[in-house]
Amino acid sequence: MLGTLTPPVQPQFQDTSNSYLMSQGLHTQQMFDQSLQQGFDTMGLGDNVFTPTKSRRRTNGLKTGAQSITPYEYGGGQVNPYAQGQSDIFYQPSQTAYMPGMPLNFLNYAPVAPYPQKLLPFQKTIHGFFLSDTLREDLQRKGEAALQPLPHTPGSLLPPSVNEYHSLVPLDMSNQKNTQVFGYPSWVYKAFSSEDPNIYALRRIENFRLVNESDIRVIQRWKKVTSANVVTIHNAWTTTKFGDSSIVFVYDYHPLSKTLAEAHFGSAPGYGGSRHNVAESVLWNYIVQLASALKTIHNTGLAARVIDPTKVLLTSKNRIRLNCCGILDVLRPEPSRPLQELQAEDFVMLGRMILSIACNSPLAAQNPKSMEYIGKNYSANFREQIYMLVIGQVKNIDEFAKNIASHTLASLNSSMHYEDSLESELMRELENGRIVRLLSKLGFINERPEFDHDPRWSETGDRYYIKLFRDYVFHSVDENGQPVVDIGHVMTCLNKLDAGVDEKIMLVSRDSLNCFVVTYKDLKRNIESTFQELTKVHGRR
Ligand SMILES: Nc1ncnc2c1ncn2[C@@H]1O[C@H](COP(=O)(O)OP(=O)(O)OP(=O)(O)O)[C@@H](O)[C@H]1O
Repeated sequence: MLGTLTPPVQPQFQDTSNSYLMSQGLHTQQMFDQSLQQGFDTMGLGDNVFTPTKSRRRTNGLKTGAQSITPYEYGGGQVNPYAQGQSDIFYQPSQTAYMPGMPLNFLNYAPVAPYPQKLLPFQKTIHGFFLSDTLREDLQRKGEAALQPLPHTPGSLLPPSVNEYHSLVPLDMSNQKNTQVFGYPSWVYKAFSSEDPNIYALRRIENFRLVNESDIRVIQRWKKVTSANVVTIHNAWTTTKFGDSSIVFVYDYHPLSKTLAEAHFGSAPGYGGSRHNVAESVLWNYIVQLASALKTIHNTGLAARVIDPTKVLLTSKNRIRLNCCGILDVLRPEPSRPLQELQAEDFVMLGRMILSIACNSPLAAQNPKSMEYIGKNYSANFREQIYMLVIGQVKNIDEFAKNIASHTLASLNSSMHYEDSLESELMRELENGRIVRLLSKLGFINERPEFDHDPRWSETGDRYYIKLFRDYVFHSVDENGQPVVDIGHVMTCLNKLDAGVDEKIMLVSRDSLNCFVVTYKDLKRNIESTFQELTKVHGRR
């Protein structure tokens, strides 16, 4: 019965969740010791043999001894980081997940393929519970870049807002005016919308006067182009807020993206800008992605008209998007030219762009020796496809798609692999999301000064266990009274609590004079009802 003070007892650990160990016919205490030990091993902390020893709990700065009452402590032996357990309590063998007649172990993480290469227990670390470092860093850097404001610059000529967009941040790396692509200088700004929570990229064409209002209507058609390889356009309008007559095109903002020109011809950090040959597989990947963009654009009855290394964005590793679509249709409409002709030009521009990247030179398309260079450094098939594109032999996207089919399959395969690995990362974060909710509840409940004199929180009240459970999870000490900081233990306890398993644990009062045996199930019920009560109190106010 909970709620009564009991003298120290030898706990009866009935870990019904640990069916794997039970199936091996081990005594429950042995099972507990073994799985606990494997938990240490997993974190690279354990010794080979777990020996329950005299525990020492922190009591007002004094260490007191009591017989075998702290279930969570070291065996006192040397820490052996190379100790290898037979199984892993955090990622148990699949037969523990389900056995006929047994309930599912919802406290366990459910790993999703692809699995990382097999690691020895001592190689597993805390990182195994969370997003991989590279992905986390990547996403964090993108988040940071997205939110970064422009440092206050007195005398800045940027307007504080244009239409519903405010807090403009220039994205151009240089302030040189380049009129090569559009015939007008263009500038790009990151901007925050006051109408929705999104961030946009505003492309301003300087000194452009829209003569025919209807020319801008083509943007409505471009808005319908939905492709993973095209930067989505949202709107376009004219403005005088920049001190001239400008036209502004609003696109999706992709933080930390680089143009292919910056990546391959410049010295953009992280993307190379090297003088080495670009791998053929990378170039095929670009071709496949841009062919996919063209397929959507051409099927919508439009032509891209801008395929240039400065107008293709590298938004993450090997992931590209055609930028600035629709601008030339407003700046330089070509109503008299047949659409097929404009679409055929897209293929020539694609060939020239790939040629320039392969030759590491923006001017490669003008150099007659470029094809010779391609012949020497790349496969015959690659050379042939580029040649056909550059001389204008490719007229139709479906015909081109057939020519590059085997490379499309290779790209599809690698992007599906990537999708699988992202899904397994997501699965891990899903579990961690559960844990955060649980931790928040515990945080709301524990150490509330208003309950200081509430009998339910006193040492005879049922809420007292929640307090002791917090100590059990977070405030364990080893036999020398040193804090044990083992997140593996924390995750295991919280997962078991969340699943509300029947397993019993022993909670020891801070003065080590009392201990209580409770199940995670009881604790879960207790925490739930306390939290419900708290939210009701809040609701009444
Ligand atoms: N939609 C977008 N989202 C995020 N960044 C973008 C976006 N569009 C452009 N950028 C970034 O803005 C910078 C300038 O882009 P821009 O297209 O003007 O390239 P550029 O090399 O300066 O071309 P130009 O010489 O024609 O001005 C680049 O670093 C590019 O990555």
